[in-house]
Amino acid sequence: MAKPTVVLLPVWGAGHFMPMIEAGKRLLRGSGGALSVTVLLMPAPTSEAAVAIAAHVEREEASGLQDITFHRLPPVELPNDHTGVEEFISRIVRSHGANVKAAIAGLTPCPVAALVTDIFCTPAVEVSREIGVPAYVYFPCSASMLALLLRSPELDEEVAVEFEEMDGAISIPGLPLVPPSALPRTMLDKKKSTYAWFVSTGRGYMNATGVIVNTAAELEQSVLAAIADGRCTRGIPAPTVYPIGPVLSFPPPPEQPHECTRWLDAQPRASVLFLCFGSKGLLSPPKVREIAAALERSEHRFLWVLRGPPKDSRPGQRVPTDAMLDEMLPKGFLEKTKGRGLVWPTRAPQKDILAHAAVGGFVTHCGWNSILESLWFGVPVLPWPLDAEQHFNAFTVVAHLGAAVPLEMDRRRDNFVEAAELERAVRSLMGGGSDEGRKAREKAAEMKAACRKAVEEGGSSRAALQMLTEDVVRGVVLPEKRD
Ligand SMILES: COc1cc(-c2[o+]c3cc(O)cc([O-])c3cc2O[C@@H]2O[C@H](CO)[C@H](O)[C@H](O)[C@H]2O)cc(OC)c1O
Ligand SMILES: O=c1ccn([C@@H]2O[C@H](COP(=O)(O)OP(=O)(O)O)[C@@H](O)[C@H]2O)c(=O)[nH]1
Repeated sequence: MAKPTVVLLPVWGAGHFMPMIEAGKRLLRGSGGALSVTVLLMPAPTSEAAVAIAAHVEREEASGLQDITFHRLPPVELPNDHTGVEEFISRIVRSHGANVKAAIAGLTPCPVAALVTDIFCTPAVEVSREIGVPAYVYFPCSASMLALLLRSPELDEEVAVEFEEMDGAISIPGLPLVPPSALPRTMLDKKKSTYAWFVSTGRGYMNATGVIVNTAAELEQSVLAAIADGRCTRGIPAPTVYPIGPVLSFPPPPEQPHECTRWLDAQPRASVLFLCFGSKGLLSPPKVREIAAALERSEHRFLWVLRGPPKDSRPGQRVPTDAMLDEMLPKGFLEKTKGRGLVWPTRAPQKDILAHAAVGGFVTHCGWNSILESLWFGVPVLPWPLDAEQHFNAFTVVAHLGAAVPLEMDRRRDNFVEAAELERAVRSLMGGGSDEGRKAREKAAEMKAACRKAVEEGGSSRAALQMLTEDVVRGVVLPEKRD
């Protein structure tokens, strides 16, 4: 009989697709040949994402890895009246329902052991139920974020007003009290349909067999315990959570060292501040001016990835362009900082940069992958969240993990940060003698050790992966459907 296959249905974003494929490969290796993996590829809605994914798939196919096959789903009509990225992606996934069923039916006689979907793919959990296949969610964000999602239906009932108008803070078991200002953007306007999406996603996860989370038990122990005890879900047992991370994929090194890493080679140890705002991060002209002023005044070395405005600004379709530095930066900035600073106008090899000994601090938009990558290399963080769940990630890395120096920002002014505040935080992070900077650096070093221990032989993430593999092979029975 053909090997049972695990079907992956990844979303096309870089921070979603690559880690999910990497998780699938770990599952494959962990099963010792008992399983195969089938990846269902939804056509990406932007040409940039389509190119990045095609290149990644080509690399995987060329690597000769046995037992992983890619299956391309036909295109569906894209929504054009959506109110947010969550709705955009969920509607696309819903439109693929019949394609997913047909693809799975076409896999016979190969038994389907499980369907693994992304955070945005709860409609696929319903498909799984219809065809009687165990459904797992691959959650590319933190366990803290998972706790918030699971608790959101209850929070919705507890807090009648908008969260920003409530008295006090929000209690998420296992976490310090959460100020409403740290909530994901989606939760801040209850009138919008994306808020309903958020709450119904929290509810929908209760119908999954398990949730695979890109975190390590050592990083988020208390919140993982709270989820496991049902404290985030009104005492009702939540699906089993498998913290198998950090799941980071490292592509083969380039034949020639990248210009950014060559520049870093000439800088002293831990002297460079790295600034990068993710695969979609865009900075408005006022923010660019404040950063430039802060970098100029702080006198620290820096490597700044600065991207240009997207051609299409609809939610879910924003892709940054290469920056025209002369137009975007204040006059004279490049000359004044020559020698101690490099501004890079296109995508940079972030992981190689964070791995470099010259990097001493990271100003990040707080995408969860960026936080994990920073911790993996022991680089302390200066959080400057911009969108989605990034404010909540910033809260997690400051208040819960402690590996960051907080940065004061005005969320009502499009996450504006004053140059003087950035300069203060940069000095503190990079070794200005402040206690908060020293603590963040110590914590980042601790987290580096914890992350690496977790994925070693005998580590907690290896054990979680082993448990997941066994549960998938055994074919865990679906829980009773809850509405
Ligand atoms: C896939 O393309 C995009 C994803 C997001 C996005 O939006 C989002 C909204 C929420 O209400 C809660 C979330 O958890 C969430 C997450 C999310 O995806 C990104 O996940 C990454 C982890 O892999 C990373 O943490 C990023 O920072 C998240 O943004 C948003 C988006 O555009 C704004 C996308 O195009
Ligand atoms: O110039 C860039 C910008 C981003 N990334 C990578 O893209 C991913 C971004 O994922 P994250 O979850 O941090 O944020 P998102 O881009 O999804 O908002 C991470 O692996 C980064 O290393 C990169 O390599 N170079």
